[in-house]
Amino acid sequence: MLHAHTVEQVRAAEADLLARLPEGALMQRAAAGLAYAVLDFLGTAYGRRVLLLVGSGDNGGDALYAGALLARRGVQVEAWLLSDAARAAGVDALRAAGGTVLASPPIGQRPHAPASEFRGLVPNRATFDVVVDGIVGIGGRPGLRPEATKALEMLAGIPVVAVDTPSGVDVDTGETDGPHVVADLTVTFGTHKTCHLVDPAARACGAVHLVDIGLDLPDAPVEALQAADVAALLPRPAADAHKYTRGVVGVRAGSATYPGAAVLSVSGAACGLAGMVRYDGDPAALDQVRAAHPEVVGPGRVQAWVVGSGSDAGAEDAVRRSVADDVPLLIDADALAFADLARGRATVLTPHAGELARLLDVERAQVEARMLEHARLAARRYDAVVLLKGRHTVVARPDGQVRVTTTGTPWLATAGAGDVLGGLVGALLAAGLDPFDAASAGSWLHGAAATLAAQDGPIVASDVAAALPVVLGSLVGT
Ligand SMILES: NC(=O)C1=CN([C@@H]2O[C@H](COP(=O)(O)OP(=O)(O)OC[C@H]3O[C@@H](n4cnc5c(N)ncnc54)[C@H](O)[C@@H]3O)[C@@H](O)[C@H]2O)[C@@H](O)CC1
Ligand SMILES: [K+]
Repeated sequence: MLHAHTVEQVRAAEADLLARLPEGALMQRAAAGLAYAVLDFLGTAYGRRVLLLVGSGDNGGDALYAGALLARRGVQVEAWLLSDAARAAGVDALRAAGGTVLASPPIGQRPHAPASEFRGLVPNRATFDVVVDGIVGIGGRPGLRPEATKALEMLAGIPVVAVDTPSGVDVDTGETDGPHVVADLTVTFGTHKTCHLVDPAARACGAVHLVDIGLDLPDAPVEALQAADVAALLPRPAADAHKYTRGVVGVRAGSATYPGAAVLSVSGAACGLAGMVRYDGDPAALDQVRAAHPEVVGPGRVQAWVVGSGSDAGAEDAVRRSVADDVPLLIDADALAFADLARGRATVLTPHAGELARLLDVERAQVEARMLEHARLAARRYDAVVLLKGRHTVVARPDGQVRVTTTGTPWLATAGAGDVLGGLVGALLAAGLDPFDAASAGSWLHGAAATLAAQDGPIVASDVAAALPVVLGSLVGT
């Protein structure tokens, strides 16, 4: 499991460790990890040129000490101090190692002047191989001051390695309300933070590299399943299993207008994780479902229902009939408008940002800007697990616990992919997983299958379903 802790949790763990370590030891651990990650990024030390952007706090301190280590390894290191209060001991260490401090351009006096006016004041900017963002870390308020914004504009196009977090993002929420760094690599310490997982901030991190500094941390409110976690959650048939003990998943989705939604939902449900799939949707789609999945049977008792896209009237009726069965429910697409009817049942809701906006009566842009807040709000309000689809899908439980999906590919943004996901999560519910595990594991598998399928080029939704057996095979063998 990958864990993302809050700033408050990190601070407490850090205080605990600081009390037991010699002064400066923790920062040296962070700086060493950062320096090695930068070296790795550069490929080689000799002939390379690195610019440190240094703020007033310990984040800048990490950058300066890492800069000193890099300078000792032969990298040409220059520091641009964005604050008069930059850590003096760090500056001394950098100088002692052969690094230099740039005379900072006088941006503070004319913060609104265009970056081009200052560009000539940073010597040979084009020859920097990497900019290290040590402006702010977990102590920063969201947004950047004009000096930092201008510095970044002047250095545009040069790869950026962020120290701990890309400066300017909101560390605990993953929001990006103001200007912020967009990094190619983020080197973080002790544990991940929310901004490394939750979009839009996660998009600004680039690749994320975690350096262990020995923090002793409590449970994290935000986490991300890894392959081994999903493997451990997957249902496996008992030696004496029969199809009913493995769980039966029922699908109520699709319509005469959208028979494909029925076929795709069933293709997710028929991933092999449940013992049987029943189709009880619009009869107009039945022939196509049967043609694609001859193993599918008609209405009857199930251990979980998937209620997805259909005509409006059909969706309400499908939710009502499914709720009456008192089994776990997955509610998607048109049926989300009737999510209220499922209160008191074990329920997973799978909206995209627009659908969640309608559920909460807010603007779609608000949901996209504050995914964590809105997924948690809906989970609490509907007393359901809410799976908010996105590049990094957010799965929230009513008590606020969150899992973020980091598998997937932009190719997954394709019509019908959500239908496959709904069926897959429904199969996991029928097999007995609780809604939070079913939703987060299903989302992980869906993303992994899409990534696998997209290795051969662009994909459509049915390719995702077709790739599921290979992904599942690689996990059940472990
Ligand atoms: N907490 C930990 O466990 C560890 C922290 N370390 C480093 O220490 C960092 C935290 O250091 P600090 O607490 O000193 O905080 P930061 O270095 O993140 O920044 C705080 C300073 O920046 C100023 N500031 C706040 N918002 C700003 C903004 N938007 N623009 C410009 N300046 C702003 C504040 O006045 C304050 O002086 C971590 O991110 C990490 O890099 C590491 O050295 C190792 C361990
Ligand atoms: K930073």
